[in-house]
Amino acid sequence: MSGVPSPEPSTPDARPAPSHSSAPTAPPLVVVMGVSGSGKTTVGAALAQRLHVPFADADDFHPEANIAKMSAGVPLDDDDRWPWLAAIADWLVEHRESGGVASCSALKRAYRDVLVADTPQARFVHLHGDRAVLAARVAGRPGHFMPAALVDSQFATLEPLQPDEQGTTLDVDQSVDTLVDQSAAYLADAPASRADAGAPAPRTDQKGSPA
Ligand SMILES: Nc1ncnc2c1ncn2[C@@H]1O[C@H](COP(=O)(O)OP(=O)(O)O)[C@@H](O)[C@H]1O
Ligand SMILES: O=C(O)[C@H](O)[C@@H](O)[C@H](O)[C@H](O)COP(=O)(O)O
Repeated sequence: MSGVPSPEPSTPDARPAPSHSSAPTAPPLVVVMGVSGSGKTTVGAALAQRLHVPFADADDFHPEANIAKMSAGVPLDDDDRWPWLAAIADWLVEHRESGGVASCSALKRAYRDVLVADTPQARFVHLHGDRAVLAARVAGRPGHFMPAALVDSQFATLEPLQPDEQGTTLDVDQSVDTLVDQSAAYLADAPASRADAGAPAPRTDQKGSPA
């Protein structure tokens, strides 16, 4: 698909590459983001397994009222999302030493800023793809509360990663293994050192190279 970075070389093992400095390397803290159906849960869980870190799915942090609203075909609004985002931000804080992968739509810049306010070392992996591909995946996903009819509202809300955010964008129209490889390669490219924990991480472009 055009407009999406081409695949990066795969890595056989995504543990952070040895640092050239003497600073210890912190395990990665990652938010896998994207609209409904982009593969956040599938890729996020596989990435966490590859990195040997805990995984959290933001779906599990919704209060009942949010689930009921989405099940009824009504998109969430900001007020529905703020407490939910705060809970996921807390999870990231709790895992800043161990590392972790959280899958969360994180559709707007303001949501992402809340998510990583206290964990600036966190990086985003944006799973991005064609609306038709994602709607088909949501429609074909059994037993999930999210109706395919809400995919359009998710695209309408989505704000892509901005240049000053730490993250990369991947084309979802690839195998899960390839997406995990690409995510791991991105994370290994510029691992955060423990010294960065709790302090602003070096600014990077969206491919993770030092700015
Ligand atoms: N890279 C992929 N290729 C093909 N199917 C995928 C891929 N990633 C996810 N899927 C499938 O698409 C559906 C939506 O994936 P899911 O991980 O639930 O997305 P999200 O958590 O972003 O809503 C699931 O049925 C999943 O098995
Ligand atoms: O509206 C939002 O802020 C998000 O979309 C969020 O609510 C989440 O995406 C849903 O829980 C659907 O779950 P999936 O994204 O896993 O389809």
